[in-house]
Amino acid sequence: MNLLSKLNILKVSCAIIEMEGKILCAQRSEIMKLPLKWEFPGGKKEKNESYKECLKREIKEELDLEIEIVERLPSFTYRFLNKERIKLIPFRCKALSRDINLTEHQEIKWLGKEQLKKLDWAEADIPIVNYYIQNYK
Ligand SMILES: Nc1nc2c([nH]c(=O)n2[C@H]2C[C@H](O)[C@@H](COP(=O)(O)OP(=O)(O)OP(=O)(O)O)O2)c(=O)[nH]1
Repeated sequence: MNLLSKLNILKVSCAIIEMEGKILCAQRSEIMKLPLKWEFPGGKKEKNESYKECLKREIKEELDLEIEIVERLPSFTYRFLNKERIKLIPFRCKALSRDINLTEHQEIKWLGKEQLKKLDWAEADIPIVNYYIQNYK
């Protein structure tokens, strides 16, 4: 992969937020890209921030929630049909409160690991879901 193609990859931090053995899954709204698909909340990294700073900012914006980041998991790059590529950088996180106010998503569900596969995930998230199922709890 050359430098130019690396620069063109959209970098997206996302949070696997755990509480009492459940994981927070978020459904994109009808008006977002990838409408009604399930994802791990997060968003695009801005130039002057780290992946972790990006994640804390996005989770505050989208869920009105403070998180503690536990560890970074392996990232996966996905190529859409239109050739756009995103690199999803997942982090295991703890929620620092139970209060969540959704500002963008349609719905959230707290699911156990064994229930994760039931959701209609955004394609780019499927390797992360599989990695998590195989390696955690
Ligand atoms: N946050 C997040 N985004 C994901 C996931 N899976 C996945 O394909 N995406 C895509 C959707 C978006 O195109 C992009 C993240 O962008 P974003 O959340 O910052 O912005 P957005 O949906 O408002 O998109 P945009 O209109 O600003 O381009 O990554 C995921 O698990 N979490």
